[in-house]
Parts: sequence; C-alpha cells; structure tokens
Amino acid sequence: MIEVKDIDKSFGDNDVLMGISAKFEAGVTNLIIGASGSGKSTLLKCMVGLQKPDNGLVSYDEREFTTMDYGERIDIRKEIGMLFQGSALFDSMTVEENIMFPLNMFTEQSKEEKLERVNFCLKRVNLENTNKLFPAELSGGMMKRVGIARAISMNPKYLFCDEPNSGLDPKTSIVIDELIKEITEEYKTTTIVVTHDMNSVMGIGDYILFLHEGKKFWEGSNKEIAHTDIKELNDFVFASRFMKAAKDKF
Ligand SMILES: Nc1ncnc2c1ncn2[C@@H]1O[C@H](COP(=O)(O)OP(=O)(O)OP(=O)(O)O)[C@@H](O)[C@H]1O
Repeated sequence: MIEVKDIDKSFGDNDVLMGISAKFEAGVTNLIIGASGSGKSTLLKCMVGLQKPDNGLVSYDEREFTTMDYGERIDIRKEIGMLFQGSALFDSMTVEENIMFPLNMFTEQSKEEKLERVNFCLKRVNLENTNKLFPAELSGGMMKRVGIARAISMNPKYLFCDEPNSGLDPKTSIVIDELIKEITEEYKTTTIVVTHDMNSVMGIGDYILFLHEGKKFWEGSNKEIAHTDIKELNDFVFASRFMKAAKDKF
C-alpha cells in the first residue's frame, strides 16, 4: 500500500498540489484522473521521488519515503516498476536488452538467470520469441507490452504507469488495461495508473482519485463514479455525448 498525506507542491506562485491525501491499496488498480494541468504527473513524481513535495508524506507500506536517506530510497526504487508514457524503450537495444537493463543495473544474477527472467516476462505479456527485435520493428501496442515486461522484470511491489494508453487504438488500449489489471491481481502489486482514458476509468478503475485544479475532488470506484453529483467530476468523465448517453446504463 502506498499512502500520501497532505501533499502540497508549488512551482513559484503556481500551487499545483494542495493537501492531497490518498491510500492506494495492493492488488487493485488505482487510477489518478483529472484534466490537463490538474497535477497528476506532479503527484506521481512526488511519489517516486522525482519531485520533492513542499509539505506532506509519502509512505510505502508504512516506510516513510520523503524523509529517507539516499540509500534507503534506492532500496525502495528497486521495488518500483515504471511504465513510462510512450514506452521509453532504448532504440539501440533489442527487446531482450531493454528488459534485461534493470536486471543488469540492480542485480548480480548470472546471464542465464537474467535470460530466464526476460523470457518469463516476455511470455507474461504474450511476446515470446521477440527477443532479438528492435523497438523500431514493433507496433505501438507491442512497445507498451515490452515496457510492461521491463517494468515487471524486477518483480516489483509497486507499479506506476503514466498514460499507458497514449497513442494506442481503443482495442489495443483495452488489451493493455487488462494486462495491467491481471498483473496487479496476480502479483498483488500496488499499481497506480495516471490516465485520461475514460474506457480505462470504467474498465479497470477499482479505486479512482480525481484531481481538479490541484485538489482532491473525489475518490471512489468505477461502480460509484456514474452516481455522483459532483459537477466537476461529471463534466470531466461524462464530457462526450456518448459517455453522457452511456452514463445511465452504468
Ligand atoms: N517542473 C516544473 N516546473 C514548473 N511548473 C511545473 C513543473 N512541472 C509541472 N508544472 C506545472 O504544474 C501544473 C500541473 O502539471 P502536471 O504535469 O502535474 O499536470 P497533469 O495533470 O499531469 O497534466 P497532463 O494531463 O497534461 O499531463 C502545470 O501548470 C505545469 O505547468
């Protein structure tokens, strides 16, 4: 479980996060949603230590992250898998080398052990036998799956996914969402997904944190989201005519 408590973050006089508190449980898919500029990425960055909150605490299973020294933070980072926006694969490396990268950096495993882990992760994302391909030879959906394989290579306790569906067609987006959900449930990871995608919200949103102008406006599940009367949330989630029409059916 990851907990954030009373997080404030400003850039100059731009107050980006104001008093954000939330609990992200293990084994369920936690989503952070909100309009562009609402502070989602900044919150994610505060959680993984890429930004320092001005106030507030971030804890990983009761381990207070914000006040840890550098060495302790590295230990937590080894427990974190990240799926970056746009996959962020190394273009000059093969699929196998990309997935092996964290294992080379953080473990003392033998070449055989690492290869076994790479093949296990590739099988898990249904991409067996793509070891020797380069990112340029993959479709967008395949790249995301390689990104997921790399993110789970270290067997993470915590999985962060930043806009996992960006640039994907609706059908492939659902495949990626389902994969993230399955992995979360299978390995009991604490998974946090930053997304704009309303299909993801309705499809895999076990817990949803809605940010609006840097504040927490609502939290709940995809089953509850259609039954709230918070205007800002309704305007955001059910903005399109299609979603408005579908709302009553949820
Ligand atoms: N390093 C930074 N320096 C200054 N301002 C920043 C920095 N990072 C973010 N901001 C500002 O913080 C605000 C929130 O940005 P953030 O990227 O967290 O929003 P977001 O909800 O993730 O948006 P999007 O959905 O467009 O990615 C924006 O006004 C942005 O300009």
